[in-house]
Amino acid sequence: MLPSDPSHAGDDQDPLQPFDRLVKTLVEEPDQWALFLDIDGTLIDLAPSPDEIVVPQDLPGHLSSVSQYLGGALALVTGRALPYADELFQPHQFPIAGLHGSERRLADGTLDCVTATEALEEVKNALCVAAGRWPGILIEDKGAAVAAHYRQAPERRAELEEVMQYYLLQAGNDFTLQRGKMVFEIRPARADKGGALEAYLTEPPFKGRRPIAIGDDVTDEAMFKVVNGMNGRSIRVAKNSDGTEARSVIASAALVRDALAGIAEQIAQNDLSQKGRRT
Ligand SMILES: O=P(O)(O)OC[C@H]1O[C@H](O[C@H]2O[C@H](CO)[C@@H](O)[C@H](O)[C@H]2O)[C@H](O)[C@@H](O)[C@@H]1O
Repeated sequence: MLPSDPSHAGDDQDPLQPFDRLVKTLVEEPDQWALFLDIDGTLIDLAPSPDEIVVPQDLPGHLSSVSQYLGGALALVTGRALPYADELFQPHQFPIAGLHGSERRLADGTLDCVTATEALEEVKNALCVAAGRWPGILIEDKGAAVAAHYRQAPERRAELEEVMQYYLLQAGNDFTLQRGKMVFEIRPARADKGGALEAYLTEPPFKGRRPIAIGDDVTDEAMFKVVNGMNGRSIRVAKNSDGTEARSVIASAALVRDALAGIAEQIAQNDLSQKGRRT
């Protein structure tokens, strides 16, 4: 058991910590589970700005091993736009729900995407001009969505929220305001992460499996609600279980990566021993 894995809040019936339980479950029952992973703050450590994140070298390969072991039943569910998320894990490609569930690539490669509306393009332009007057506010163009980050100017939070509420009205009824870690986003309202997870579970290879969702932010709560209602496992990356529907917590993105590495290692060992038995 890792000493830095501090809590199993809400998971009282199971004596194992979430880290150990996750590894054991996926290694022993790969046909029964589907894994849904958020990216920022869950797989990758948070950074001062969206483009400063660092993808640990081993992570794409570990995700790929785990995905193959689960028969492809691993999807990334992120607030990032799909092409950006794809680039992070090259050369591997996974089913991805982007823009908080508004767009999806299915396991068979089928795309269900949204395009930016004219009204949203006008909003993006206006926000970029306005941001020129707000030192520290960073506008992220995500295609069919736009984010305004205040990590470098936390004192502007309230003012920025008001401005984003205003621009949400300009964008129109098809959009909603998504709150996140030091960010407000105007994104398509057509689905959330919970809806994306539900949709995957109606399709192969996810269909018939129980979901495990891991995330770190408000937007991931929609996944946790769905997962809890399906006898799945919800895990929030956090120091404690305050303000989350997740049934357990894991302390850091580094521990999530450790769990994936641990699973990948056991898969590799099993492969070797099976090969050894065959020869
Ligand atoms: O659903 P996720 O995969 O967690 O994506 C949520 C948002 O993540 C990014 O913003 C967050 O991470 C940045 C890099 O660490 C950080 O600087 C920012 O403060 C965070 O809010 C991304 O830029 C957004 O587009 C995603 O929606």
